Amino acid sequence: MNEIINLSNPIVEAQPLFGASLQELTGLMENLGQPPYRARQLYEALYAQRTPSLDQITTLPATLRTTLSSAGYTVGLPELLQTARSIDGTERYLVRMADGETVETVWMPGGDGGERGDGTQAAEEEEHPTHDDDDYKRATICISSQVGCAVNCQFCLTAKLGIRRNLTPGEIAGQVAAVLNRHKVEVGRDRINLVFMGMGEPFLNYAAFMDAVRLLTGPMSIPESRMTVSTSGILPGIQQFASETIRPKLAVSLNASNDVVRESIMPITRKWNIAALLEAISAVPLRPRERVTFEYVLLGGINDQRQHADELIALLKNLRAKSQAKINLIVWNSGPDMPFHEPTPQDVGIFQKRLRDGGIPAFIRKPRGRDIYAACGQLKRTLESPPPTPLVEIAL
Ligand SMILES: C[S@@+](CC[C@H](N)C(=O)[O-])C[C@H]1O[C@@H](n2cnc3c(N)ncnc32)[C@H](O)[C@@H]1O
Ligand code: SF4
Repeated sequence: MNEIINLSNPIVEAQPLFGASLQELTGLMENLGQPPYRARQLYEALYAQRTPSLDQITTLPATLRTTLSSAGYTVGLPELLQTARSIDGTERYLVRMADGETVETVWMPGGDGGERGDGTQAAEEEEHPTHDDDDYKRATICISSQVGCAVNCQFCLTAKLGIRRNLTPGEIAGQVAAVLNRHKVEVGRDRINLVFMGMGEPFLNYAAFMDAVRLLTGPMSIPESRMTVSTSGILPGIQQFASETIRPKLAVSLNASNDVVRESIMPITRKWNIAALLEAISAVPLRPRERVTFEYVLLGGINDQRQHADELIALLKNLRAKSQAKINLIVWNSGPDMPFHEPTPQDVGIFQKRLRDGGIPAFIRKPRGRDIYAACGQLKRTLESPPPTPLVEIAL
């Protein structure tokens, strides 16, 4: 049975500190006539300890905490308003920002039967089996980067919202902090993967997304090697990403083997076609053992036939970094009033085998949280509902 838990608290209008850089906090402390080490203490409390409220930051004197709160400052972590729990352990949260906008964030616990939260890890496990200590907790958090999305992919429920606004760095990294706090995760002891694959297009909110990555890898201590960002193929974003020294792994939503099919399901192809995309991707310098992931949502009868697999093999063989590319096949997760249908399991198997026989590593990504609409491309349903009140059930 799905379980709905209400986590609501009254909204407090305030100035969130979470998301501020050390430099910004130093400036704030200077304005308050405080020495710079107070900024460092606040920085540690916000990001390393993930302290949820100013009252609890006991490294700061009580008078300073009072001064900060009377000036309207709060820690300002996004609030987990509601959670829906799937039969597979996945949790989907409705997360409220300080201005009342909401996004969705997903927690996928791993470690059961080889599944590692996101399918990417499962795919890697299939290739390089590892046996971790049973006590070693691991999970993947799927993070949103925008409220809604402007890209308008025809198969994605998030697209139906349109774009409402970009998230700030604090709101992006804050989703992670709020979820880690909920699960009492100790970064360092527990293995946490992050995927920027929730609502929105991270590369259309590039600066905030990368600032969030810097908070997550820096004071929050989550290794960049455990992070993957997925883009629908925003060319200038990929080009900028190529020059980053600290960055997540790259996944690109290819979803079609030729421009005609891609344009029909991802209109953004008119702006940047597959050839331009592959060229930009091949210019991203890869680290040792790193591979670019191509995501490929299988839509029954549209892009899942043998000729599509053959076209894909040809495309990726021409990619300069071909030995460092892999494909994650994602069976389309259905949504209401959408003109698509799932591929048959037989077609999925044939498609994967054909890619593999053609020399392309291809993995079938296990869907997580489908029953609660938490799987890829399904994040939107609760946003359509009126603002949650205590114990409102999410329509499933
Ligand atoms: C929701 S998007 C977010 C990241 C980014 N905007 C992108 O498109 O890559 C993450 C992945 O979900 C896939 N996706 C979208 N809608 C889907 C659906 N209904 N079923 C399965 N996968 C879907 C996208 O193709 C993409 O690979
Ligand atoms: S698949 Fe990604 S880019 Fe396309 S509409 Fe959905 S969230 Fe936006």
